[in-house]
Amino acid sequence: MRTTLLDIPIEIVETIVENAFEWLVVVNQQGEIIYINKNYCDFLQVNRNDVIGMHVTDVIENSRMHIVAETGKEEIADLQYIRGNYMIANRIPIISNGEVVGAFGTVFFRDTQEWKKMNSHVKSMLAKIQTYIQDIDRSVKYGIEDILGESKEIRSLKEKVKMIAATDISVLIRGESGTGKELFAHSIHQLSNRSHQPFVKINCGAIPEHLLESELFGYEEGAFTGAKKGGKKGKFQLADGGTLFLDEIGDMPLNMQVKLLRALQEGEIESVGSTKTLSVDVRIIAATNRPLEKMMEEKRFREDLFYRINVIPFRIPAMRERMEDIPFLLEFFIKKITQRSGKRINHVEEEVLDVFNSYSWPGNIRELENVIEAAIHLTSNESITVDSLPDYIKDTSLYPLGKKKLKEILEETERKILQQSLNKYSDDKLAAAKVLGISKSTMYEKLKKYNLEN
Ligand SMILES: Nc1ncnc2c1ncn2[C@@H]1O[C@H](COP(=O)(O)OP(=O)(O)OP(=O)(O)O)[C@@H](O)[C@H]1O
Repeated sequence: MRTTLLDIPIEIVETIVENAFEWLVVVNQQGEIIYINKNYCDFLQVNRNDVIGMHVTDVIENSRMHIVAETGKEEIADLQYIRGNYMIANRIPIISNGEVVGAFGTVFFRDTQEWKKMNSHVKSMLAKIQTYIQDIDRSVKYGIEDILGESKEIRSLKEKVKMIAATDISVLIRGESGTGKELFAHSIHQLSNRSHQPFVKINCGAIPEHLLESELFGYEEGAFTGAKKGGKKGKFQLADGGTLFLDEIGDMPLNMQVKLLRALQEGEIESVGSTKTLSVDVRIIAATNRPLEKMMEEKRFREDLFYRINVIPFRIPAMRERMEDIPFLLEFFIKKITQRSGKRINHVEEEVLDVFNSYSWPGNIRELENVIEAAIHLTSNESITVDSLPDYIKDTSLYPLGKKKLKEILEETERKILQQSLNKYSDDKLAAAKVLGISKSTMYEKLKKYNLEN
C-alpha cells in the first residue's frame, strides 16, 4: 500500500486531516472506529485512545457508518442529530480490490455562527411539522419488547397484552402518570391485526374544549372562521382501520363525552359543519390516571361511556409497587442516555440502588429516567454515585414499608452511617467513634458486626 498521497509526505496529510474543518471518522467493515480526528473527539468530548476500536454507534449517536461499511452505499448530505445539534453528514464506503473494507464519514460545519443559525432554523421547522408528522405517522414507536421489567405484575400485563391484542375490544388503561400507559397502548396496537393501519393519538386533556370536537371528528370547509380551505380530517378518520388512542380521557369535557359515546356506539361520525355521517372503523384504547369511579359519582364522567370503554380494564402498577424492576430500568436508561449524549458510565455505586429503593417515585418511570439522566450529566467521572443524584431524592427517601422489618432498616442505616464516617475520617476508627459519640469498644463491636473492620 502506498503511504503518501500524490507524493505529499504522510505528516502533511496527517496535519491536514487532523485540523480539517470537517470532522472525520473512519470505520472498518465491522463498524469499529479505526481513525477519528481530534476536532471530532473534542466535539464529542471523548478521548481518542478510548474510542479507537469501539463500535461507532457506541461513540456517535445516530451514526449509520456501520451500515455504509456493510452495504457499500454512500450517503450524502444526510441530516444527523448529534449532541443536541443537527449536522450534515456524508458517509462514503472505502473500497479496496473491489471489496468494501470500511467507510469514512465527515460531519460538516464550516462557520459556527452560520451553523448555529441553520441549526435553530432546522429545529424550528421540525417543531412546526411535528404535529403533521403525528397525523400521518402510521407506525408506532414501541412494541412489547420495549416494556422492561421482570416483576410479576409486568410479566402478567405483558401476557394480557398478547391475549387481548388480536381482539377489537376497547381497552381502558389506568395508571399513574409516567407508568407506561402509552407504551402499553403502542404494544397492543403493534400486536393487533390492525398493526399495518394507523395508530393515532389524541390527548383529550391538552386540547382546548372548543377545538376538541373538530380535532376528533374533523371539520368541513367554511365550518367556522379560520377553518382551513378544503376542511380537515379528524382523528377518527385518520385512525380509520386502525387504533385511536384517547389519552387522558378523564379530562374530556362532559358534552364531548356524549358525542364520543355516540361515535363509538354507532361507528359513525359527523364532521363539524357537515350534515353527512361517515362510517369509521376504529379500535379504542383509552388511558387515564383520574379516579373515574369517583368522577362518575360526582357526575363528571358518564357511566355509559365508562362501561363502553372499560371492556378490558388494564391497570399498570406504580413504580413503588414493583421496585424489583429498578435494576433493569437503570441499566436500560444508562445505555439509552449515554448513547444519546456520548457520555460514558461504567459503574453505579451500590448505595444508588439503596436510595432508589427507598424513594417513592411519584413520577414513576418517567421520573426514574429523568433522575438517571440528571445523574449522568452531573457526575464528573464515569460512575453514578449518590452524590450525583438530585437532592430531593436523597432527602425524601422513604422506606418501602412492608418490604423490610424495622430492625433491618435500622441496621442498614447504622451500617451506612458507620461506612460514611470511616470514609470521611480516612478509616481513622477513633476519630469516627468520637464524632458518632460512641466508645472505642462499641465502635469495634459494630465494625465487626457489619464486617467493616478493614
Ligand atoms: N416498562 C417500561 N419499560 C421501559 N420504559 C418504560 C416502561 N414504562 C414506561 N417507560 C418509559 O417511561 C416514559 C413514560 O411512559 P409513558 O409516556 O408511556 O407513560 P404514561 O403513563 O402514558 O404517562 P402520562 O400519563 O404522563 O402520559 C416513556 O419514556 C416510556 O418509554
